[in-house]
Amino acid sequence: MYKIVLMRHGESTWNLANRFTGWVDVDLTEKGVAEARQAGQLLLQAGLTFDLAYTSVLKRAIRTLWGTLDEMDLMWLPVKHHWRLNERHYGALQGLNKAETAAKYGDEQVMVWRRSYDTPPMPLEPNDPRTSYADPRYAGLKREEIPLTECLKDTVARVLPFWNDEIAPSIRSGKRIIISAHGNSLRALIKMLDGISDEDIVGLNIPNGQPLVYELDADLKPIKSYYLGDQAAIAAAMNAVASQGKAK
Ligand SMILES: O=C(O)[C@@H](CO)OP(=O)(O)O
Repeated sequence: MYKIVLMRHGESTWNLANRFTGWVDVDLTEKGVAEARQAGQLLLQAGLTFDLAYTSVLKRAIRTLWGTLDEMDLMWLPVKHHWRLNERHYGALQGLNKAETAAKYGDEQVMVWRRSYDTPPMPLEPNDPRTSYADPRYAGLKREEIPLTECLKDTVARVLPFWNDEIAPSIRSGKRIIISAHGNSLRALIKMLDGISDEDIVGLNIPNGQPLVYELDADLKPIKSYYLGDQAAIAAAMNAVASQGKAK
């Protein structure tokens, strides 16, 4: 049996401001930093430790990992950063307030943009200065690999190769791993791990900064999964994420 830990980053400045974030590289709030440390405490209490960590190339996930590993006295741990673990690209919605967008376009339309499996938000124009084309962290990518928008299906398509080629072989080799990533890149992974349908994935929301343990069998199929920590607070946090796209 293998045990892995998935964790969404702690609260970011744009989570607090309720803005669509995607590939914009915003930092954690003080609360987010505290959540990262609290996650480290929970992992210690659960008797978990790691040999290797994975994260995205976005600082909210990286700094969360730092806080958690620092709390566990594991700052020496090897860390692999990869753009394939980035948040889903939110296209032209990036930067907009979610409730204001719902007031303008309706709660249902925002729900489709946020959670439908295969309807992406409006893309950025290729000549928009907000694209990631000139960002040095993506210099090794082909232009067509750099998204202008993504639906969850697109995110699944770019997360899974990294799982199959990098993460799964590490787990099979016996490495105990933690993945610090994002709401929608983790929804992509969880959809694959738990075999969740395109319809049911709409209802899955991931709270900030809460370690999610997966126990996997020899074929890396989940035996069980559970959040560490206060279950009522976690359920409330998941509902709060679900409600972020409502006008009121
Ligand atoms: O804005 C985003 O990038 C994500 C995660 O914060 O939001 P949502 O939950 O609306 O997909």
